[in-house]
Amino acid sequence: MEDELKQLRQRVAELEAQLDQQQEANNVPLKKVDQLNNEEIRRFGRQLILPEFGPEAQLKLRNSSILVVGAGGLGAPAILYLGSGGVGRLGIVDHDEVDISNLHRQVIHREKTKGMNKAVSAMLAVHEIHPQCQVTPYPILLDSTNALSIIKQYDIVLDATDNVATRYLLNDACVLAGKPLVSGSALRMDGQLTVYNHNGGPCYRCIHPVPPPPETVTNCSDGGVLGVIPGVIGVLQALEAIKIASGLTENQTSHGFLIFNGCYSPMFRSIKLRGKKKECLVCGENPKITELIDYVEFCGAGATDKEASLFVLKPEERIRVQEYKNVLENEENHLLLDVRSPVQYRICSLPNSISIPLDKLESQLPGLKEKIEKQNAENVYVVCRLGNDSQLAVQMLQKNGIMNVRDIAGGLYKWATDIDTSFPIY
Ligand SMILES: Nc1ncnc2c1ncn2[C@@H]1O[C@H](COP(=O)(O)OP(=O)(O)OP(=O)(O)O)[C@@H](O)[C@H]1O
Ligand SMILES: [Zn+2]
Repeated sequence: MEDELKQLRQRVAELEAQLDQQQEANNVPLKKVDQLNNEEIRRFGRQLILPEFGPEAQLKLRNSSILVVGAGGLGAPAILYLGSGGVGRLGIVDHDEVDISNLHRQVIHREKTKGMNKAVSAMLAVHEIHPQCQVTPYPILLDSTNALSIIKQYDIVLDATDNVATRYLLNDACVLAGKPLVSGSALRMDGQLTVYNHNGGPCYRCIHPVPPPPETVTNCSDGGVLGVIPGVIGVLQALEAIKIASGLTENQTSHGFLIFNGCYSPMFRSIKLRGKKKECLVCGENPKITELIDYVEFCGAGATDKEASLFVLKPEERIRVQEYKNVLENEENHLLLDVRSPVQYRICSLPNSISIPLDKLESQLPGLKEKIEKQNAENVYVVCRLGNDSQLAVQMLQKNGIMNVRDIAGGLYKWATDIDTSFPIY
């Protein structure tokens, strides 16, 4: 086994060196051409015979470079279509690694690339389809220190990220660098699509001058998302980028905002976007923002703290999962209150827990108090998925006179990782 390990380590080192070389080779400006070669004519034949597209548009696409920020739910389909459709150079930025829970929607990744950086995994997928597409992966977190120097190397930018700080960062960087920004978002059953900073149209700040309060922002990991929803929006982002790159939007003066809901009919609605705002801080007549700012401070939340832990309770108001295991083993007379949503409770729950979602807790207090009294429970323990909502629930119960209450730190996730590995994680 030791020999085998040694060989494997050597192979990993070789592959890493190869990848480094490949990345270096890819990190050069796109070499433009003045005509399509025979291989390209054959490969893109179905697009070439389109009267509204033709060889001229395909050649423009071939000579264009597009940066996709985020190789997740939106980026995955967008990158697949851009890479296979004939874009000359693709840049892919993502700091995160492929996780099994990504695969239902981030269709560019594979089980075998689990744990790999997403930008690199996406590059491998594009090269399997169209090896001539020049792909540069950036396995980094895009922020104020690196955004402009990367964006300047590309003609068009796709925002396929999932957080407000990166949205403002990309907007300001695209305005400062003079690049169109194809922006998409998707959550639950809903999606949105807009092209900013293109053909004299508004930028993201013109429409959204102030960021939403961080506590009102939900991401896919908290709110859920049906896999095909970002698929639809990501594909439309690719379409918008292809239209811009191939010159199909040159004379387009009106700017739309597309709203998509996968549940209702009609699924698509388009709203005409307001024009550029004269007083916009970044693209207006007297811009105040002339260089990138601190977007984490501006938005009150960063790109990576989507599952940030809350610390609102004192340590003595919490118990560790190990302590709760002892509670069970000692058959302590207690009540376990699960404050997750009903749908999450239906996925999995601990035995003998009672389910009252956090947002129903206040209205169901009398019933809960009655239960505690009837059972003569010594303690109430509150559990949720990660140990954030459970703290809010404890605070609320304390305020309403229930004092023998503590939460289980780290929630069911910690239970599954530290105590019972057969318990599901979602
Ligand atoms: N500033 C940034 N720099 C680089 N990549 C970013 C940045 N902000 C977001 N991303 C990437 O954008 C992608 C967004 O994908 P998606 O919305 O599907 O979320 P996710 O983080 O993969 O999934 P989940 O929320 O389910 O864990 C992620 O892969 C994330 O790492
Ligand atoms: Zn603006």
